[in-house]
Order: sequence, then structure tokens, then C-alpha cells
Amino acid sequence: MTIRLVLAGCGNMGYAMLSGWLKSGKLPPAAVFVVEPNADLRKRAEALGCSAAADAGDIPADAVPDLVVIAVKPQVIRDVTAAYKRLGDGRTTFLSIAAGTPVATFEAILGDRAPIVRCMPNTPAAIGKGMMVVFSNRLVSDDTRRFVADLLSASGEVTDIDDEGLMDVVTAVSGSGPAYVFHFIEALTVAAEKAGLPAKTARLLAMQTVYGAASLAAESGEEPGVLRQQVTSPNGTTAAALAVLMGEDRLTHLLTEAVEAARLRSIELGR
Ligand SMILES: NC(=O)C1=CN([C@@H]2O[C@H](COP(=O)(O)OP(=O)(O)OC[C@H]3O[C@@H](n4cnc5c(N)ncnc54)[C@H](O)[C@@H]3O)[C@@H](O)[C@H]2O)C=CC1
Ligand SMILES: O=C(O)[C@@H]1CCC=N1
Repeated sequence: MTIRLVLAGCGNMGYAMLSGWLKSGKLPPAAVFVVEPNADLRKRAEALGCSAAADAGDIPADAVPDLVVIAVKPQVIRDVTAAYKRLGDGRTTFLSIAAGTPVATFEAILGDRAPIVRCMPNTPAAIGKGMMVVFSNRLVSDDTRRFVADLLSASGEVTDIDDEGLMDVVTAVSGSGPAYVFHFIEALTVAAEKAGLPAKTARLLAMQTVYGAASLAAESGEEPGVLRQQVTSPNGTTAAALAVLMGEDRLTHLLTEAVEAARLRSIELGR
């Protein structure tokens, strides 16, 4: 079958997105060629029905995929992209999910004819609940934008931005954000254990509370502040806890600091 998509890097994020695309049926596995040096990860991709090889040189020489997805660490992005230079004649679109790395880095390597899309996904993409934010260079046609958006929609919500400078903020909010929420679950579990709950119960309560609250916020159409007030009885238990979290805007300050640290790191990674 014709190779329509090459995935360079099938680690955590590459695999998460690939699984979503295949599950949705938007792409037949036989149309995907995975390039991944790690043998175990290649096997995992082959188990999905894709072809896989350790090196870009193993892609059939006559293949002209619609899309090359670059899903490697920012530190190796230049070397990896250089291996696809022959596909920079305008027929293939490049989609990078790397944190920090600007479109200009790809343009410098691939030349001035390559349509390039920069996307910041997050790991909930693995179960179709990701957040994908997309920035495209001027060579990406409307048709290609639609094609890419449709493919990405298999992994969750997709939204466009037209100011690339905001990608570092996006990375700090939705790209890294799942880790903040996972840590919140960990922290609530520890707090529950310290207050006397058995470990297993503590974890169940913390996880189901975050899951239920996020689902309610997403599905009710109500503002999070209103939902918060619905939990908070005057002078009750929630008010006591929120005085700790919201007093002097403690949690807001902490998250603002965390997002800023991630944003600055994203800028550094792009250098
Ligand atoms: N993990 C996450 O939550 C998110 C990651 N990203 C971005 O996704 C990219 C990948 O991150 P992860 O999946 O977390 O890292 P990872 O380390 O799990 O995956 C990267 C993969 O690239 C492979 N690789 C190394 N050299 C290669 C080469 N020459 N050709 C092909 N593959 C090669 C590695 O063997 C590895 O499996 C990064 O640029 C990161 O900024 C973006 C959004 C979220
Ligand atoms: O931690 C990182 O650098 C990547 C980018 C966003 C999430 N993970």
C-alpha cells in the first residue's frame, strides 16, 4: 500500500497520536511507516499493523507521503529533519509536535517550498481526549489545513493559532498541563493518606474526584467558578479548604509561576 504518513519517533507522544489515528479509522495502518531507533517501540508500532524501520534511509526511495510527523525530542530535531530533506519539494507536509522548535528551524533545513505545521498535543490524545493547538506556515493550503485538522481531531479537540509566539504558552498550559493534573491527583492522594485513609481508597477518591469534576466542568456548560460555589456551603468544609488554596491567590500564583517556568523552558528548547 502507498505510504501516506511517516512518523519519525514513536515514543510517548508519537505513539499516543498514532494509536488515536488508527483507532479512528482515518488512516489504515498499512499506509503508515514508522521510523524509530528503539526496537521495542518499533515492535509496538508493528503490532498496530504499521511498517517500521530504525532509520529514515529505510523508507522506500519512491515514497512521497502526504505527511511526515516529527515526534522526536527537540534536542535531536535538526538531525532528524535533515534526513527528510528530499521530501521538501512541496508535495509532503511536515507536522512537528516538538516543544519550542519554531517553524523557521524546519524551513531552514527543508527549504522554502515545504508546508510546515507546528502542533502542540498532549498525552490524553491517546484516548481521544487530547488538546491539539496548531500553527501553520504560509505554504500550508486550506485543503491541507482541513486534512491535518481532520486527522488531529481523532486525538481530541483541535484549535488554530496564528501567532507562533504563543506556542510557548500553549506548551506550558495544555502540552505540559496533564502532568500538573496528575501531580494534583498524587498530592491529593498523599493528603488523604496523611488524614487516615487506606492508600487504595485515597487513590480512588483522588482520581475519581478529578475525573468527575473535569467531566462536570466540560459537560455542564457552567463556569468553573459557579460549579465551585455549588460545592461551597457557607462556613462549611469546602470554604475551610478553599481558604487555604485561594487565600492570597496561593494556587493561582503557584500555577502562574509553573506556567512561566515551562514557557521559558520552551523558549530555551527552541534555541
Ligand atoms: N510527552 C508529552 O506529553 C508531549 C511531548 N511533546 C513533544 O513530543 C516530542 C517527543 O516527546 P516524547 O514522545 O515525550 O519523547 P520520547 O522520548 O518518548 O519519544 C521520542 C522518540 O524519538 C525516538 N528517536 C530518537 N532519535 C530518532 C530518530 N533519529 N528518528 C526517529 N526517532 C528517533 C526515540 O527513540 C523516542 O522513542 C518532543 O519534541 C516533545 O517536546 C509535545 C507535547 C506533549
Ligand atoms: O516536557 C516537555 O518538554 C514536553 C512538551 C510538553 C509536554 N512534554
